[in-house]
Amino acid sequence: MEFVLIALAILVVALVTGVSLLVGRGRRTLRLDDDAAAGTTLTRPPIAPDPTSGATAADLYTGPPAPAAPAEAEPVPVELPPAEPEPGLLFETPLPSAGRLVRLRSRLARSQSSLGRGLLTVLAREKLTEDDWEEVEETLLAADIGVGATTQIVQRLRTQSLVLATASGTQLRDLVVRELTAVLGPDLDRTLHTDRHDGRPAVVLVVGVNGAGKTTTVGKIARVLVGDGKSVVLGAADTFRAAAADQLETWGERVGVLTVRGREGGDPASVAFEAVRTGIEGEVDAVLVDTAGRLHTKSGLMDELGKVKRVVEKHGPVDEVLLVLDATTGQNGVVQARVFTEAVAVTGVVLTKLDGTAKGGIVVSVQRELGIPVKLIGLGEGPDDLAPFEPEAFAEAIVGG
Ligand SMILES: Nc1nc2c(ncn2[C@@H]2O[C@H](COP(=O)(O)OP(=O)(O)OP(=O)(O)O)[C@@H](O)[C@H]2O)c(=O)[nH]1
Repeated sequence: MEFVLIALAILVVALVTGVSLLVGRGRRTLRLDDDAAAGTTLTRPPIAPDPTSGATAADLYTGPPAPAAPAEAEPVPVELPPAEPEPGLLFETPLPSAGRLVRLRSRLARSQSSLGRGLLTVLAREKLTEDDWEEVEETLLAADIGVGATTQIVQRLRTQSLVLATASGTQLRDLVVRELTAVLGPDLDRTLHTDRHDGRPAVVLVVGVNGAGKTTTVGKIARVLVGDGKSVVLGAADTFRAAAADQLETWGERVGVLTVRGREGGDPASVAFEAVRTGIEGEVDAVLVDTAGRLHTKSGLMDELGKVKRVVEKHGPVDEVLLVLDATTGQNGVVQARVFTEAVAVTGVVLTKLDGTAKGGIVVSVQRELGIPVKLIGLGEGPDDLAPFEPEAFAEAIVGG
């Protein structure tokens, strides 16, 4: 009898524990479901841009908002009803990105006149004095190239004094281009990982402080990818500013790309998770996630970013974490950047607003100080003013001629 009572007691304890575990799990699920279901909307542009390039935005329309899968649970499949194109609406078809830097070279006019022309003017003098070399050094430093690279360039030019003395205008120009290219890291791998792989889309997180040009950059990258014939889903994980999601949605709509967004103040990680899930279900090439750049505290922002990345990684590894930096903030930008690199493993830098600064040398110091390649540069506010960074073409553009 005593034995039976003990067995019964054990059974009761086991049952109570099991149920509370289930409820606990249910609550977590409910909380996440609630959060996303309350606000996540899948914004579908009306027509697919290119029905031949994998899944299109219209293919991905899910009708009413799909419940978000909690980070720990199995994803709920997204239903993909047939696309219903609305006649009369056209999407823009951006040009492919190849050769953009050459096309946009005139945007670097400010750097060209201060750095490029500054260097050529001094180096063209008949006999270079110590004062002249100092001027070369000052010109390089004023362009934010940084002390290390400046020293390297000046030393190398000095060893070629004899060549300089007899060089023609063109030879001088070529020499300066060569030396600048050398400090721009011509051998760094700048591949943007935006191709589908292992049966899933590439996932790109875009981070940076507010105002650096994050949202604009996500929109521009989406255009580059669409222009290159790829299918894309956008995730508006900057839930702190409703306007940021609206802005992103507009970028997406223009090229027929779907935007997954959440309600203002919602959980950014949940929106990012949903965006990636939608991209996986829709078999797109790439999912681009815009993140917030503003929070009450710096550590809060970094914790949030870390969380977004961890939650997204439940689907698989993140392929790119792009840090967007405003080139006009100079060395401050580098300091900011370091904080981000400590929070998330940044794989590439996007340097924006290079059209608005004479300090094009910032590319060099950013790369040297962070040890991360600049992969893209922003050269204007126009929708296609974003170019893949190519060291030689950049040096050519800065030197001019
Ligand atoms: N001239 C120039 N302006 C740019 C460039 N990239 C972005 N901008 C402008 O910079 C401003 C800020 O861009 P956003 O994309 O809103 O910046 P954000 O980092 O997303 O800012 P939050 O949404 O506030 O976090 C906008 O006016 C953009 O047009 C660029 O390469 N050149």
